[in-house]
Amino acid sequence: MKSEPQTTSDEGLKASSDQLPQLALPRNPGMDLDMNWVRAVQANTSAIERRCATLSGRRSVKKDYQAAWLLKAITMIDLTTLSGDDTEGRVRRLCAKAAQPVRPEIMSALGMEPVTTGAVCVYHDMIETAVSQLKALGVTMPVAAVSTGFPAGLSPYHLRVEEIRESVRAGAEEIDIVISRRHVLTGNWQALYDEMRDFRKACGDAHVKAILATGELGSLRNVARASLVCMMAGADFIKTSTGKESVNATLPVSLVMIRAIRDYFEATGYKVGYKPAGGISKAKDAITYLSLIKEELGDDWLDPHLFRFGASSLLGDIERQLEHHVTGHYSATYRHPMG
Ligand SMILES: O=C[C@H](O)COP(=O)(O)O
Repeated sequence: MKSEPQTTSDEGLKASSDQLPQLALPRNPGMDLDMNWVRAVQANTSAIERRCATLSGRRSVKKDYQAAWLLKAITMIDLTTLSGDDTEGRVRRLCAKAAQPVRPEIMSALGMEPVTTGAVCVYHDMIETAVSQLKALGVTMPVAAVSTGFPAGLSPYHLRVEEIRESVRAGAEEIDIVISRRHVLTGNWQALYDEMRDFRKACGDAHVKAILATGELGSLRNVARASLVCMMAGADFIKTSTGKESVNATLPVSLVMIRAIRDYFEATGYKVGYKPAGGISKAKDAITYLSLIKEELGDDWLDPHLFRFGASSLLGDIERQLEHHVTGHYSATYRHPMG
């Protein structure tokens, strides 16, 4: 296991951005619940906080390297709308933004080929609208649906499983499930494992992201153990938050989760993806997350197959920073609407 962080230079980031592999990944099949491993997992809060402090004080990536990294970040956004007042019109506009996330004149000035976001993420009722709009736009991009009684995950169990099946039938290729927090809080790891197994099975070929709702799990050790149990049960991704908890994605939680991913990979050979979500709205924060992933997991994880940001407004700030990069001026936020 790596114990020391590697240094992050601008050049290193640029080089890896140019050389990112397109991965054909074997899916994590999961494994039997190994309670000895789960019980052995600890989290040293002060060491985690010290490590995270090294990230915030670091010189940020500059100029062309920064633009390259921001474009890379865009390709890893699950562009999200999860509001009670979502409408088909808003979702269609979101899809248009996902298909063309940066205005063409900015892309031309950067000399870059067009990119798209990694996916769009919506509630079940909006899946068909998103699928048909992306198809109409001629864009191949997965639609992710939040599921299993998102965000609390407290609807009847059989309905949570059925909701997954309905969303897959409606065209979702990625399903973001929420776990039962009480299983973690009461240490009922078998129940968490069984639930995650059922959810994974109901997904079929659709990939499943396990939302841990880390702000409600009580401790970093619980976050580490829940991460591991969900991976043992076959999660394709582990995701921090619904975006609806009072505390959502943080760097300490991210460090714990990505080290769990690293341990799982070292033990099984399977690469599980990571999705920080909720409250990530600034371009500089996106770069901090990507630096953390590069240093802790390596370049393979800097790919939409293995890393996503769950974010509703991050793209607007990234586009604004890219415009500043090419024009030298900041535009008003309203010039970068999402939906
Ligand atoms: O999964 C995505 C989150 O719900 C988005 O949260 P956000 O609106 O704070 O970016």
